[in-house]
Amino acid sequence: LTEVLTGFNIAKAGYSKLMPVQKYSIPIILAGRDLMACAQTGSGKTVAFLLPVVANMMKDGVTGSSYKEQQEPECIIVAPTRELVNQIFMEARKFLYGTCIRPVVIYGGTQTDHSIYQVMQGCNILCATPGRLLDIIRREKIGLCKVKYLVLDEADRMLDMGFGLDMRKLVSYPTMPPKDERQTLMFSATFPEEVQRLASQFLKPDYLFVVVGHMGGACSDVQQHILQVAQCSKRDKLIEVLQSTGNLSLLLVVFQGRQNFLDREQREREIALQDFRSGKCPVLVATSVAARGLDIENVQHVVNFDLPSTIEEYVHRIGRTGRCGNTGKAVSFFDSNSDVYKFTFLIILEMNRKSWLLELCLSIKVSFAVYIQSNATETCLSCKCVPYLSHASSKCSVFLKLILDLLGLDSYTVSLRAVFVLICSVKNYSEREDVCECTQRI
Ligand SMILES: Nc1ncnc2c1ncn2[C@@H]1O[C@H](COP(=O)(O)OP(=O)(O)OP(=O)(O)O)[C@@H](O)[C@H]1O
Repeated sequence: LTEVLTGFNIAKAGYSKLMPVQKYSIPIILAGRDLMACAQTGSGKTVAFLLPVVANMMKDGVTGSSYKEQQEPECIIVAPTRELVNQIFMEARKFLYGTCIRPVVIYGGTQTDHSIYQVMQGCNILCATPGRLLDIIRREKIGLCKVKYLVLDEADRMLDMGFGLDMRKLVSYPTMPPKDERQTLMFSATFPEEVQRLASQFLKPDYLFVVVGHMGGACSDVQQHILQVAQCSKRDKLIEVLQSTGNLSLLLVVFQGRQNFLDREQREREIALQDFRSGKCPVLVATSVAARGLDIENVQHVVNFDLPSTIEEYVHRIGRTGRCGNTGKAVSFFDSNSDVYKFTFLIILEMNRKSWLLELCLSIKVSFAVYIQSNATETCLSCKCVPYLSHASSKCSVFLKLILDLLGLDSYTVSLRAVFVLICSVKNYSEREDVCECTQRI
């Protein structure tokens, strides 16, 4: 490892020691094993795959590639967004400085001719978004027969419905070496179980799965807050948050909709990101898609203007801050009218992962059921929920506290109604969802 560390411009990149995910992944990759690695956002996963791949290529005596109509790279790295592949490419360039290995980046939204020109100049490591990659392969500018390393960054996103089909196409190209003849590496901060099952189809049967820290968990260096804000007041609240942010920090606002950063022309996207990185424009508005993987120094705040729809999305969004040992703050706006089910959904998703929590929830449900039965005569005529609400209230707060602890939330302003709906939505208890206005009295 020392040899690897000194040999590849590590010091120039400013890295004096390995981060945990790097410490565990690098020897596995150097040993030629397939790998699925899960570590929290901002923990240095890019270096964890770049460094050993480059080291192996050097050890194998890779020859620098020169101008050719069709290039045959030894390594292909795919990631979901243009900004992210570019970021990986820039990191690769740092390590490759002074070596004969030539990295190239290609992505949609730019002239295809420009990508072809870049590729034809020589290409050992290709960083690409899936659409542009398949396009260039179809045009026979990239041959796959020499691919020894296939890396999927943000692998859970690369295998989900959006990109999964493209990934299948890529690995089933007749010229693509089969999985036992290439090394496949997958990295992400989140790996839902269904994606883990899918991923194993791409990896050799003896692949290793490295999990650093709490599997799929939010970054522990991010202080998380949930603020109850009515939809109509979100704008004012955002201004308040902006005003409370120091001059030197950058703030990322994440929306659920589509009108944002992503709808701009590629050139405008690059300028917006550059202005944000440099601090010229200290606020960037983006969607979850754009927020994944971006590594920008000094982002101290993330505001979830709208709640995300999945725990994974939440983890990636807030992971734009608190990177690489720094601390950060994430504020999520929660509208108790429109977001109540979404929040419940998020918590239930998390519960499904933690069977003990589900059991706890079910036991609370049982105690509710017993209580209702023994107090049947006292039930409210309209919705039958009033008599046990005060009892429910204390259970709810204990329960809410547990869930928030589990999610790592330090402080919160969450409507108890959300929790009540949550408890009512647990299997076999859905009939209590009609809690109506009585819940206001909790
Ligand atoms: N060994 C190291 N020492 C110091 N800094 C490092 C080291 N390795 C990586 N970094 C820095 O840590 C930051 C985060 O790294 P990176 O973007 O790879 O995180 P990540 O785990 O891929 O995050 P995400 O899951 O959000 O994509 C980068 O700025 C990178 O330059």
